[in-house]
Amino acid sequence: MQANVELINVTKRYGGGALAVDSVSLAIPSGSYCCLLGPSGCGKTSTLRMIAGHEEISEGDVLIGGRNVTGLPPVQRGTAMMFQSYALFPHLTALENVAFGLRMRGVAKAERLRQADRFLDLVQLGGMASRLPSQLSGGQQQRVALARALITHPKVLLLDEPLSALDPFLRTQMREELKRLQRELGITFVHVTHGQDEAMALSDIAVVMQGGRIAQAAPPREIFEKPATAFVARFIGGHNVLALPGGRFAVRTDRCRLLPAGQLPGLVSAIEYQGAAVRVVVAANDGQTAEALLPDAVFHAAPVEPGAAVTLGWDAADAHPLPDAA
Ligand SMILES: Nc1ncnc2c1ncn2[C@@H]1O[C@H](COP(=O)(O)OP(=O)(O)OP(=O)(O)O)[C@@H](O)[C@H]1O
Repeated sequence: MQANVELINVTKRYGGGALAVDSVSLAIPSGSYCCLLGPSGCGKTSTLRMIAGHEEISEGDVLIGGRNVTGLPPVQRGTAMMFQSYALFPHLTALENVAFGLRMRGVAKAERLRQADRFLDLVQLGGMASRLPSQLSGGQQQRVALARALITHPKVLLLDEPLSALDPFLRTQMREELKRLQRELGITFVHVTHGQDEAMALSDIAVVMQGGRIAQAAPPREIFEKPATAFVARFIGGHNVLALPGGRFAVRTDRCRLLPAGQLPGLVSAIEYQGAAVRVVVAANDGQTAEALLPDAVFHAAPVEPGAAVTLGWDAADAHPLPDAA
């Protein structure tokens, strides 16, 4: 079972009048993976909590599967939420923690445990049913929390920074796991993250938020290729935002080269070795800063040192025009 999620002019004003979410409209297709991303305080968590029903909506409507759920309590929305802190019960085993998801729904104990066993298998923790949370690693605790959310058969799973407490290696592993589960189960995932990489890797639709509004909502490749504003280009990274003759442009750093006759002359201010690529930062003579991400072989064929006079260049077709404001 899956459902689409629709936000129509959704606004959140907290006590004191602070506007956290400002008339946001968004359509998340059924069975898709949607990431909400943006800097701290941009309104991601408030938006997620309004979809879940954990936060009252000041104005506007939330529809799930075409049904207006704006005034409904969380359990009647067909959603489940997985939190940043896994909030497992320390005195219950992994199996009992997962089964707890069904206890609130009045399912008999034997049936709860039987289903919990199946969901522990689904998150690849079959052998750890009798362990307490303190006997599990952070990544394993998180899988238990995921199974506990999924056991209620939600149509929409809401995830609030589920990977932020993990180390980089586990994060990548768990990211793959989330994507696999979402594909297998076919339900709609809405996932809040600070991480551009995470959103790129996971989303069918990525929603970049800024100051309580949506700056851009699109498949990640479209956002990377055609950032709607300078804010989006800077936030997702990998772009130079430059004032050039003809206006403001975003130019991907991996499309920039050090050329004999490029567009932006200046001095190399920093060089950073990144393994497969080398990042060369140029302080342009006109006061702007820009960088080129050069494949390591390209850099090492003609290496430069900090302080060297260079010219940064790119194909005209790689300069993506941006609106002047924002
Ligand atoms: N309970 C609250 N009362 C008052 N203001 C709040 C409350 N919760 C959030 N805010 C404010 O609303 C704005 C949006 O907060 P929100 O938590 O939705 O942002 P966020 O993008 O999820 O941030 P973060 O990434 O730091 O979690 C912020 O300015 C925040 O200070």
